[in-house]
Amino acid sequence: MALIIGLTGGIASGKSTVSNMLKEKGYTIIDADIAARVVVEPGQPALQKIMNVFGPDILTAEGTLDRAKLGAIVFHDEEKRKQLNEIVHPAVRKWMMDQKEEAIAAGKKTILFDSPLLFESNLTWMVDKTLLIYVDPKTQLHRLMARNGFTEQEAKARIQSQWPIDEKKELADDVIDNSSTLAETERQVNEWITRLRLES
Ligand SMILES: CC(C)(COP(=O)(O)OP(=O)(O)OC[C@H]1O[C@@H](n2cnc3c(N)ncnc32)[C@H](O)[C@@H]1O)[C@@H](O)C(=O)NCCC(=O)NCCS
Ligand SMILES: Nc1ncnc2c1ncn2[C@@H]1O[C@H](COP(=O)(O)OP(=O)(O)OP(=O)(O)O)[C@@H](O)[C@H]1O
Repeated sequence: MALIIGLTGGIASGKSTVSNMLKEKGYTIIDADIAARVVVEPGQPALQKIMNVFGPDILTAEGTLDRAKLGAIVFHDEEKRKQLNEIVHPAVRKWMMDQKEEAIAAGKKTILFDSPLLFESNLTWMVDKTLLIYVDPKTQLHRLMARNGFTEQEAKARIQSQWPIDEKKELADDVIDNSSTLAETERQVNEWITRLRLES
């Protein structure tokens, strides 16, 4: 029996950073952000549905989704974000479940879903346990602005489109605090692996 763990957090809290540490140790990560890109590739039904709602201008000249343009709309408009989620999320869930079945068939013992919206989207039924990658809100804002080159207003719009990370902290089974150095985070990751006796 494989153990399925939901790895979640807030935007720029360090989910990819911790996922990469776990990947290097041989664990299997299934990434919802990657799923959300695959399911809107040209020719996919979700892309056509996005065009129907947001208009043909939401595509680039090459016919791919203009992510910057769509982001500028949906992170400032809750209704539009809900419409986008309703199109993309079912396809994301299916892609992740298919990947999970493949990993189980390959004999993997621990499978992590890296999913920023695990709590918001009520997806905890898909996992046996949850791990929250926490960052204090001030550091989160600074890291998001630095990584994406966002203004404070743009970064706050994205952070506010998710549940507050302090609320998620209360809901998670385990928490890794990524507010400090990468070395300190790796120490907590190792401790967590040992405590749960995770096999890859
Ligand atoms: C709006 C889009 C085009 C912006 O693309 P962009 O390349 O700028 O961002 P990217 O996809 O890499 O997401 C970065 C982070 O933003 C946050 N985020 C993305 N979508 C959402 C959303 N619908 N609600 C809240 N936060 C979100 C997550 O923390 C994610 O890790 C894209 O995020 C998207 O299609 N979102 C809808 C699908 C979705 O919910 N993805 C999240 C995982 S299922
Ligand atoms: N402990 C740390 N110290 C310094 N910088 C860090 C640390 N952890 C992460 N970062 C940086 O913070 C930014 C956000 O981290 P990361 O991309 O891992 O977050 P994420 O939760 O995966 O983000 P998203 O929700 O957008 O997918 C990145 O630029 C990363 O290099």
